[in-house]
Amino acid sequence: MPVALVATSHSPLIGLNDPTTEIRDEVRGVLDDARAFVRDFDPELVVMFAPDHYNGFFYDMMPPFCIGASAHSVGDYGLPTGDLSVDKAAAYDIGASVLAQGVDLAISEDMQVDHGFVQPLLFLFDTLQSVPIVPIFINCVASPLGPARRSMDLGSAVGAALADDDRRILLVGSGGLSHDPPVPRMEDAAPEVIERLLLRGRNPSTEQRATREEKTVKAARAYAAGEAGYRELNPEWDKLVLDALSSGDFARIVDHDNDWFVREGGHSSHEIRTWIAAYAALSGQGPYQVQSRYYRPIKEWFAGFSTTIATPASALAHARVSNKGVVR
Ligand SMILES: O=C(O)CCc1cccc(O)c1O
Ligand SMILES: [Fe+2]
Repeated sequence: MPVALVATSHSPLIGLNDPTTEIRDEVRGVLDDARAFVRDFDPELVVMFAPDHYNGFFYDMMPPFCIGASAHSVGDYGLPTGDLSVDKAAAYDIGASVLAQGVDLAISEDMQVDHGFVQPLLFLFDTLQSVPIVPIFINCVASPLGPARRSMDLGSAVGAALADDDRRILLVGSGGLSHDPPVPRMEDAAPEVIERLLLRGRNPSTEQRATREEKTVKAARAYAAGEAGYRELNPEWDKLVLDALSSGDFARIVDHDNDWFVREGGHSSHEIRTWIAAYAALSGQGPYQVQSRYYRPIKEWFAGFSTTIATPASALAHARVSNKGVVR
């Protein structure tokens, strides 16, 4: 199948707590280039791996992996609400194939998704409904988490499930490299946070949502201003991860235990599982090459921010010609 990959950080602080105009424009340029690449590739299906931040998945029943056969954006951080154009048949086919290959995943006919899915979708397309999509949730925040290697297994199985599909398929991974924004944790959350947010946080009032999001924006301002009590981003670790994924050397990342990720990249660095899955799905189609790679630590966005584009190595010569300027 014709396949391509875009893996990108997300941050709901984009537009709410921006860095300098220069950096903002630099990232806008990178995302515009990714959008142009996707327009040229003209995908017939997007398979997106993304996390959730207690907007769609809660401890009433927290699956490690879940494929959406139908999905709705909750509209956090001012993003649009509404249904995604989920390819239901593809979701069931991929789900069945992944299960048959021995990787367990849940299926949802009413998946609620947040900025984790919606931001990359809108980085690359005009609306929530611009392209048929199969959303695949990977739990990256709610402990306990399985080993990172399991996300690679999920991605490989999804790749194998897609191998006989002759549509042009865009694989997307969504999430940060090193970052540790204030996402609540069951282990140390106050009782009312556990009840209202972690356990039964669905359909918060407008006011509840606003309060929570204002807190994140405030924290990001404090972080960027250098206030104590936050973890630094880790560009060295981010480089290691980007190098490993670029060279297909998954073992350099996935054989580490979960504490390594937290120690090196902060709690939310587990979001890199979405990239691992997407790159594993790509690697199942043969050798690949990263043709564009952007990275900058951006404290205003609470993120080691990166966007990469990869294609099968065989497609590279053509892609280089048709996407001048993308290679950085
Ligand atoms: O709203 C939240 O719970 C966290 C928001 C958030 C901030 C920075 C980077 C992220 O990846 C992210 O998800
Ligand atoms: Fe996130």
